Amino acid sequence: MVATFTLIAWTSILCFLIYSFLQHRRRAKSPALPPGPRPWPIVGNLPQLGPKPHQSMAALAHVHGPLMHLKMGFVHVVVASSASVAEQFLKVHDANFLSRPPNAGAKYVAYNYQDLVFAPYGPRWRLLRKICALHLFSTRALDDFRHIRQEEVGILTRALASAGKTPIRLGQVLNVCATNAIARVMLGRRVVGHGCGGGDEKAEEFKAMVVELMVLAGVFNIGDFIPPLEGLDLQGVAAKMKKLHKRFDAFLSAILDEHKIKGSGVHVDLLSKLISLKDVDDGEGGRITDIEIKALLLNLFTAGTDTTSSTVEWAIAELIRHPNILSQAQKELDAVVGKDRLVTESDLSQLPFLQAIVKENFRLHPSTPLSLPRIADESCEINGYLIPKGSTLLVNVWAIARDPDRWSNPLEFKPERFLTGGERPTVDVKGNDFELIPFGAGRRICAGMSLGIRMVQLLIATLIHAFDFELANGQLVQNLNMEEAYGLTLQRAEPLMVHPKPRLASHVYKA
Ligand code: HEM
Repeated sequence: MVATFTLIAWTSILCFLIYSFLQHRRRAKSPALPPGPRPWPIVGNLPQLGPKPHQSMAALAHVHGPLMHLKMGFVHVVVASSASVAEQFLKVHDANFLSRPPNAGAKYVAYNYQDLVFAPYGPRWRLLRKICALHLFSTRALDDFRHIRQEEVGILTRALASAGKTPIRLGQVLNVCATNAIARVMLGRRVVGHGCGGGDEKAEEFKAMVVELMVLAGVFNIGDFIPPLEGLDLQGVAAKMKKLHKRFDAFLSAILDEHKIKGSGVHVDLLSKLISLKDVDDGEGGRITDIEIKALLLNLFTAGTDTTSSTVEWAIAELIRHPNILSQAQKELDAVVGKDRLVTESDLSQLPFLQAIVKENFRLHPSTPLSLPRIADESCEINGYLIPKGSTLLVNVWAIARDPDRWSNPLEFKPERFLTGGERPTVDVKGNDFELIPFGAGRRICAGMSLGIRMVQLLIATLIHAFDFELANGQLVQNLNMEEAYGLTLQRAEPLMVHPKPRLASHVYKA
């Protein structure tokens, strides 16, 4: 009896020793987490993010390196801050980072992940992405709707020319233009007025709703990172999101109902097409639902408007600060387009200096500085470090595009770096060159990139061709505030207020 007991005891001790040894060997062999700042208990590194997380993370990356680990509450977060690290995540390991992490915005605003931006990678995401690719963003669809974009830019130009002495809040009117250009393609009608002057409450309200969404989506919501605190909603983010969702849903439901009643034999706009697809099997056993339609409209109205308008607002501010560059661009435009008509999309390919300005502006002012987060589907190893399953990936596209190892004088606005003979003549913004990825990269790259590029190019070209700009209220150029504000999209801390001065033949500004 005693002998049996001794045998069992020794066997247990031996098993325990072997188990401990194997565990120790496994730990010794498994790679470490990437370096990063020491986290605080429970909240981790959340208090270190400050009011502009892309800037704080860039500063931390200077100390800890381009592949950095942060602990945000209970969540592992890895931050890519160099082109080569971004390439590892978005090209080499792209298949492992195709979904987005859980977050309050997706749950409360984006119809509980039933949209395109937050849908988990899988059949529903593929279906929504395919619909957009085919009906909105294919070269054919873009060409079919070219006249709509040009008409909306024409309406904007005439509104600016007739503004007289009223100072123009440029971001606002650009937002209206981008919103109506998208609305006409999606719904077959405009949804907001031209936005110049007072009294256009609907335009102001719509832009305010989109900006509020971007600000809320940019908040590092404690409940997303410390799930036991989710219900307490300490920052009030979830409550604000639910309220905002109600306003967006009322707007979208009214549009959907109106379209269903009106009906449409020929599916000239995207919404009619989507409604017609409700009865069609997607080939993988599913049909598109009313909620998915509203969620998709929400994505396109939000992801496609403020990104475009804030990008163009930054560009005009840069050109006001760099009059030599502005006048060189105007010379190019006058030579190609003349002074008797507005720019058209077919002119754009003949404007290399304008295109260089657009790239340089995307470099310094990417509209989503931390891109959109992704989640690691499985644990993996990158540059010898462990990236645990479930980690959130943030790609600091803002920091990457200012990396002094890749760009000379990175803080200077120098479009010529993209011209023949410059330091980066062949770099594009389409996810191929990882030092400049304002639209992200890989399979989950911005769905509206082709439209975004066309709109940004056309708007910048038209504005500087048709107008000279003076700062409003006698503000001096050297005092122009170029600070960034907080949000998922890169807003200006102070909106750009200008007086546009027409510079083309007067008939160009008449309807
Ligand atoms: C200046 C213009 C724009 C910029 C800089 C921009 C940037 C981005 C970025 C960085 C992402 C995340 C990509 C990633 O995860 O790697 C994204 C996603 C997305 N963008 Fe854009 N965007 C712009 C315009 C547009 C437009 C015009 C639309 C549509 C009308 C649009 C629709 C979307 C959608 C639907 C997604 C989610 C794609 C997915 O998850 O599969 N964007 N955008």
